[in-house]
This record gives sequence, C-alpha cells and structure tokens, in this order.
Amino acid sequence: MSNSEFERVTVRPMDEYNQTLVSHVHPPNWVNPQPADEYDLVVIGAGTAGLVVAAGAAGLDLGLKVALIEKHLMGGDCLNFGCVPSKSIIRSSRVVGEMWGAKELGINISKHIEVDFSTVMARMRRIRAGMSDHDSAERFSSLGVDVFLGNGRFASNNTVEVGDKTLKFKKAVIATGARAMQPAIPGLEKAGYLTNETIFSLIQRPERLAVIGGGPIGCELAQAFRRLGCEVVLFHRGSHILNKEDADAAEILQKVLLDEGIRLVLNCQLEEVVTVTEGKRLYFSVNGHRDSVTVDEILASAGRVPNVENLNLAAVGVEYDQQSGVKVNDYLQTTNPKIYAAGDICMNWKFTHAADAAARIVIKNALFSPFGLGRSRLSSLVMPWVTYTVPEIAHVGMYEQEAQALGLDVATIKIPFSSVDRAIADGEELGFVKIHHKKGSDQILGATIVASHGGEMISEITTAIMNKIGLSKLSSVIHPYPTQAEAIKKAADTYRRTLLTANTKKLLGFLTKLS
Ligand SMILES: Cc1cc2nc3c(=O)[nH]c(=O)nc-3n(C[C@H](O)[C@H](O)[C@H](O)COP(=O)(O)OP(=O)(O)OC[C@H]3O[C@@H](n4cnc5c(N)ncnc54)[C@H](O)[C@@H]3O)c2cc1C
Ligand SMILES: NC(=O)c1ccc[n+]([C@@H]2O[C@H](COP(=O)([O-])OP(=O)(O)OC[C@H]3O[C@@H](n4cnc5c(N)ncnc54)[C@H](O)[C@@H]3O)[C@@H](O)[C@H]2O)c1
Repeated sequence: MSNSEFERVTVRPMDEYNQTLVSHVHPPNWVNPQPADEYDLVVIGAGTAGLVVAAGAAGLDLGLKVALIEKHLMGGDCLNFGCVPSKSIIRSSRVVGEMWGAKELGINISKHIEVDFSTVMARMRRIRAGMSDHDSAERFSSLGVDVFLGNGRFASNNTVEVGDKTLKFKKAVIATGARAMQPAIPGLEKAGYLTNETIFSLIQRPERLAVIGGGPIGCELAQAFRRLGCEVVLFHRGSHILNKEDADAAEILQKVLLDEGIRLVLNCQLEEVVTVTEGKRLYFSVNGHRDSVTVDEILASAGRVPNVENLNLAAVGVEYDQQSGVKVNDYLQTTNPKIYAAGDICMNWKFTHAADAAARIVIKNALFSPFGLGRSRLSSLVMPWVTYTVPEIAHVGMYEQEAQALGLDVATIKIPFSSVDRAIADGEELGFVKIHHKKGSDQILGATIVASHGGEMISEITTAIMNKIGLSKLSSVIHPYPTQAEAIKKAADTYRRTLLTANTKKLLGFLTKLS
C-alpha cells in the first residue's frame, strides 16, 4: 500500500540532495510490512534513541522481533535538523573566522571575504544526504527490523497502532524526542519564525537575523550565521549566555560573540513581534527600557518541549509532564513497567550520544535482565557535552557548585591556554582547562575545557573519571609535545606539586645528597 500521507513528506528545497535524503529516511513509496503476530520490542520514534534500540536488538541475531515506527524522518533531529546540518555549516563559518584572524598570522587576504551562502547550504545538504543511508528505512529493514512509517500510538496495554496496522508487543520503547518550544511572544506566530526544523532549509542568507535564546542552539547558530555574513541580534533572558555552563567559560564565549559583531541583548523581555514593511520588528525591554529591532528572520531557540502528544500515554498508564516529558526511573522504565523510554523524550541530557547511551541501557534492561537482575542505571553514566562554538565549550562531570551542593570539599585547577605552547603557536590562547577534584585527593569530579577543539580533548577526562584514574596517574601520561591537550597534563602536574609538603621536600633533599 502506498500511503498518500508519506508522499507529502518533503524537506525544502527538494533538490537532488534532499530527494536522496527523503528517499532514504522517508521513502515515498514505502510499503509498511505485515505485522508479526507479536513483537519482542516495538519502538516509537526513529531518532538516535529509537534507531540504536532497534538496530541493537535486531543486530544481536537472536531472532528477536523488532518493529520501529517513524512518523516523519528516520534519523530524527540529529541527522535532519540538528547535529549534522549545524556542524556542517559551522565548518564553513569556521573558515570565515580563520580568515578574520589571518592577518595576525601574517596572511593578507586582499579581497573582501565573500560567502556564497547557497553553496554553504548545498554542501550541508549534500553531507546530510550522504550520511542518510545509514539511518534509512531500507537499511533497517535489511537488519531485520520491521519499519513502519506513520504515527505510532498506544491502543492498549500491549498494542500500538500505526495507520491501519496494529502491532502487538511484549515490551515497547518511547523514543519520540523533543521539538523547539514556541516562545510565548505576542505576534511571533503571525510574523513567522524559524526553528531548527526550518533554518536548514534556507537557500538565501537572511541579512538580519534575530535569535531568541542564548542556549547551545542559539549560541552555535548565532555565531555561525554571523560569520556567514548576517547581522545577528541574540536575545537572552539571563544575565549571561549559556547560563547552565561554567560561568568563566560562558564569559569567554560571550566576549567572543560581541567581538565578532553579534548584538547581545541580555536580561531582556521580548514583548511583541509585528510585521512592518522593512521586515519583522521585535519590541523588547531591558530593565524597563523599551526598544525595538527589525530583522528579516527570527530563530526560536528558547528550549525544547517533549513530543508526548498523540501517543495515548494516559491509556497505558505512562505518566508524563508537558515540560520534562515521560517520567522514567533510573532503569529508564516508565510508570508502565513494560514500557521504556530513551532520549530527549525523557532525559535532561539532550544529546545524541546521551540518547545512544540510554538506548543501550534500554536494550539491556528490557530484554536481558530477567526479574530485574543486572539492570543498568542511567545515573551510572559519565556524560560529557560540547557546545560547538569557537571556542568550543566542553564539559564532563560536576560543576563546582554541584559538587559543593553535595557537601564535597572541592579544589579547582585552572590552566589557561596562554601557558600552553601549542595554543600560543596556534594563536589560540583564549580558553582554559579547569579540573575540579576532591580536596586532599586526586579524584576528578568534573572538568570544563574552553578551546578551539575542546570537544576533542574532553574524552581524556571522561575516560579518567569513568575508570577512576586520578590526577596523579594522568600526570604520568605522556602527552605529545606540542599539543593543546598538554593543558590536561599541566593540570595534573599542578595537582602533583600540591603533594610536595615540607617533609617530602626534606626527604627529596636528603635523597639528592645521597645520590
Ligand atoms: C540544532 C541542534 C543541534 C544539535 N547539536 C547537537 C550536537 O552537536 N551534539 C549532540 O550530541 N546533540 C545535539 N543536538 C541534540 C540531538 O539532536 C538530540 O539530543 C537527539 O537527536 C535526540 O535523539 P532522540 O532519538 O531522543 O530524539 P529525536 O532525534 O527527536 O527523534 C525522535 C523521532 O521520533 C519521531 N516521532 C515523534 N513522535 C512520534 C510518533 N508518535 N510516532 C512515530 N514517530 C514519532 C520524530 O519524528 C523523530 O524522528 C542538537 C539539537 C539541535 C536541535
Ligand atoms: N552541541 C550540542 O551538544 C548541542 C547543540 C544544540 C543543542 N543541544 C541540545 O539541545 C537542547 C536545547 O537547546 P536550546 O539552546 O534550545 O535550549 P536551552 O534550554 O538550553 O536554552 C534556551 C535559552 O533560551 C532562554 N530563553 C527562553 N525563552 C526566552 C525568551 N523568550 N527570550 C530570551 N531568552 C529566552 C532560556 O533562558 C535558555 O537559557 C540543549 O539543552 C542541548 O542539550 C546540544
């Protein structure tokens, strides 16, 4: 059966790349299979979490029957409207940043920098289409997963409906993700605005862009679009951007964004949006002062709301909240013990790698933990994350305040990149490695790295925390010279030096005399 609902799925512009994308992740002529009598696992949502659960369970070759339901595009946010398109355009925008700094490095770019915005976006679409085969309906089908395109909805305690098909399940997984929150600003909807689902469809550069929200999405895209030639104004409610991050890290980025020409409106209250001849006018107030700015496009990046609608969750006893999503315990089990959840639908960690890690927990707990034996816990994960601005802000483990709130005595070591040879040679002195450890112990509690490629460096600390490798051991790890990751070794060496008490110094002096 070819369903006309599927044929309407388009991703603008429907050029050769987006046609390839759609042909992989929502093929227009897809025929949903005849359901099996009963599935071991029915997964609703084929973003990262759903794909990993389905591929992981089917890939074990145990003959498990697995169904995967997707209403829009397989691959979810990460492939289609998130990580992949954003990082592709960030790559282009980084070239502009390099060119801005080229003179300092002795390279004169005589001509004015010309950004070919439509080529930047076409490159992004080409890359996305190229990766889409991996998440395709065809590939998952070949892995032995029954792929159903359409809206999944619980019909009873052991069935899910999709279109005219009813799928009977032993266990089910909700992996329906989240979407952009619509800020409650009068006139915004009427004036029209972009979200992460539409901004990557642009083919022409908006000359003036307003970004609402200075979280990871807002900061990454504000900087990228500014570097690609837009005039950008970033509206943020808080007193500084990235308010969940380490304050020193956020401050560095904030200064960079201002230096790069982004207009930052902090502590703001957006009051109204009106369409005028010149564009979309946003009225706002800061500390009681009213002002306005007129732009061509508005990006809403003011947080996420979970996709809990149209699932009939109440009928199966799955509790949820409109803001935080599906309620799960530490084993990712919902309030219906046969139904699990993973990813943005139920977690504070809204990252692809977090959805992936949660999906692995679900496979184990739902399928291989009889009577609850040997279950894995979400709280046992050591979760890093990175905001891909320039510089990148990478974090793992606890922030200082979190550790203090737990009653831990915290000591912090901070190594600025201005003291790291490779960073100096690279002209990338801005930033630092900050490591929190237990006072009087080398146990690492958390770390923040602010560096051009901080995201590539954080895994060393993640590995250390996971494997309980302390700063003493890290200081004996040989880091190639000159690398920026030497900052981590310098931090570890700094810790080692704190062990040099008056007595150990005396002992060393004594040993020198004997040697
Ligand atoms: C602009 C942007 C940039 C990002 N960058 C990064 C990054 O660099 N690194 C990182 O780690 N994370 C990043 N993220 C976050 C990351 O994309 C998400 O954390 C991740 O996609 C979550 O995966 P998920 O499977 O939980 O949900 P999703 O990817 O949202 O997938 C859920 C799927 O379920 C489907 N669905 C919903 N309801 C139903 C239903 N009733 N029936 C059938 N299907 C349904 C949806 O259509 C969707 O395809 C970014 C996000 C955005 C928006
Ligand atoms: N690199 C990455 O890993 C990456 C990149 C992008 C997104 N993400 C994930 O996506 C999630 C969502 O990101 P996000 O940036 O949309 O949300 P967010 O909730 O992290 O940040 C949104 C910010 O917008 C502000 N805000 C809300 N309404 C506002 C208004 N009316 N006016 C001004 N400011 C307003 C909020 O105070 C908040 O600080 C993140 O938490 C992250 O987990 C990850």
